[in-house]
Amino acid sequence: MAAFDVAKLEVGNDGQSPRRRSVFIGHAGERVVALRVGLLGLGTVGSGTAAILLDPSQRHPLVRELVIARAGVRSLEKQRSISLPAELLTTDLDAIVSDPNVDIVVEVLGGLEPARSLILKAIAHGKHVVTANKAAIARYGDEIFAAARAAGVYVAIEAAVGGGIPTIQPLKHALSVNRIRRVLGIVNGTTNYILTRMATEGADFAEVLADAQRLGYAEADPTADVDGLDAADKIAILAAIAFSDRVKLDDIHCEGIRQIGATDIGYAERLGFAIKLLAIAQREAGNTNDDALQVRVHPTLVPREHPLASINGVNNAIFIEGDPIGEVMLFGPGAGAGPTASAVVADLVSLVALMKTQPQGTDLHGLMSYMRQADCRIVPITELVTRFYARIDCIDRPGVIGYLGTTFGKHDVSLESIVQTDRREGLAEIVVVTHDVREGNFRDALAELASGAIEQIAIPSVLRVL
Ligand SMILES: NC(=O)C1=CN([C@@H]2O[C@H](COP(=O)(O)OP(=O)(O)OC[C@H]3O[C@@H](n4cnc5c(N)ncnc54)[C@H](OP(=O)(O)O)[C@@H]3O)[C@@H](O)[C@H]2O)C=CC1
Ligand SMILES: N[C@@H](CC=O)C(=O)O
Ligand code: NA
Repeated sequence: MAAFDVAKLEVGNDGQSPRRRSVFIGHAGERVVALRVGLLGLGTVGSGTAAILLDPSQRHPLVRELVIARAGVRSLEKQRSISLPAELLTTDLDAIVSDPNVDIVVEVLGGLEPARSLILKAIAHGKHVVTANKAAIARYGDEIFAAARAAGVYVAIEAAVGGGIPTIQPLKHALSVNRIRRVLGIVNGTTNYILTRMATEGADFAEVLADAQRLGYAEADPTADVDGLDAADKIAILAAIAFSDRVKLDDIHCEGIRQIGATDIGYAERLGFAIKLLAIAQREAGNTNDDALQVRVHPTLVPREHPLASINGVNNAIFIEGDPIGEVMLFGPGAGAGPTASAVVADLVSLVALMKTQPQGTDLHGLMSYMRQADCRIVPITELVTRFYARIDCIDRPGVIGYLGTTFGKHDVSLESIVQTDRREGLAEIVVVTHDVREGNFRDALAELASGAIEQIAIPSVLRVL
């Protein structure tokens, strides 16, 4: 049921700027002050957003004050899960961002272009923007937020990280007085869904990925999910907010989940771990240079007793360690139409509330806007100190475990456990878990082992341990 019969709207202006408030005539003839939303995209998230806006009953009263003025799509013929009056749909996205009858633009197109240019154009036309586009924000956030500051408008991004889970606002507001030490989490729903089903059902990677696409979790190009790039975009955004630093995407060490198979999932389970794709941003321990951060994305063995080990399916969780608060975990659905739309509309409602109370021309609200940030130094992955798991195949003969131990020891790598778990076709499969070691040393040890100088050794799998 639509909040307003858009075709009969008597669109007016109550004397203030058109982007401040417009007066509509509701179904019962009542005079309703409302803001007009221009939707860019009516796919998974756009349709979910429209569904909430068209059905405001029992939600926050401010949802009633938002009307869909236009919706931009690629194809006018496509069947959609929601029905909007045909005259609202257009393929001319430029016309939406420059339309004086649009107050707020919601960008849910995805991709870098034309999303970036349309966001900037909307800002230049004095419109607030809500976006779920972490790829664009992680790359062009500086440019976009600078333009928004100059134009005196907001760009709100709650949907960009953690789907429906409130992540951006808690970090910007409720947790912001803490000195943050570490933000780590599961921030990609598609890969968590895949890993969960591989672990619980022994499901096939390609088959589960196809399900994630069908359910609307995956990006248009799912390599962004599978190769960890989507998680890298999200941790860049979270780190920028948590540490008030600008994080260069290219400096983030990023590994995806393609190499994870049933063998490693099985060993991890036997050793008491779950394998999760973690995104981690952390202040360098003991580093006197305040700017130094570790920011990385990789599959990780998470001890079964850690709260992140039990986050399954499309759910995401962001675990934050701060002083003085201690540990906080934000948990919930990280992708999908409804959850992501919940975050988009929450941003819209915050904007309505601000626009109703904040006189035009006053400074932007500090909790909804973004300040200019300094670049931070990202510590090279070789400097990381962590535990490792490695699966090693070698000729099964006496002394081979001693050789492995000696070679690791030579590179200052101390082993927590070394077990020969299987023997196949004359080859021993040996799994080692290290104590905390410097990654560079561990890699040097692996290189020496794999060089074949003394033993025929293959190392099919190396994973970090939380
Ligand atoms: N899906 C999810 O669970 C989540 C997605 N996001 C983000 O939300 C954004 C949207 O994702 P999602 O809804 O899944 O994407 P979809 O591919 O489902 O939808 C994209 C929409 O944008 C339209 N569109 C795309 N490019 C153009 C163009 N050049 N001109 C006109 N219309 C265009 C498409 O039109 P048409 O329908 O005609 O093809 C479609 O309606 C992305 O940035 C994504 O990263 C964030 C959190 C979760
Ligand atoms: N493709 C993303 C969608 C949400 O950001 C994911 O799987 O998490
Ligand atoms: Na969110």
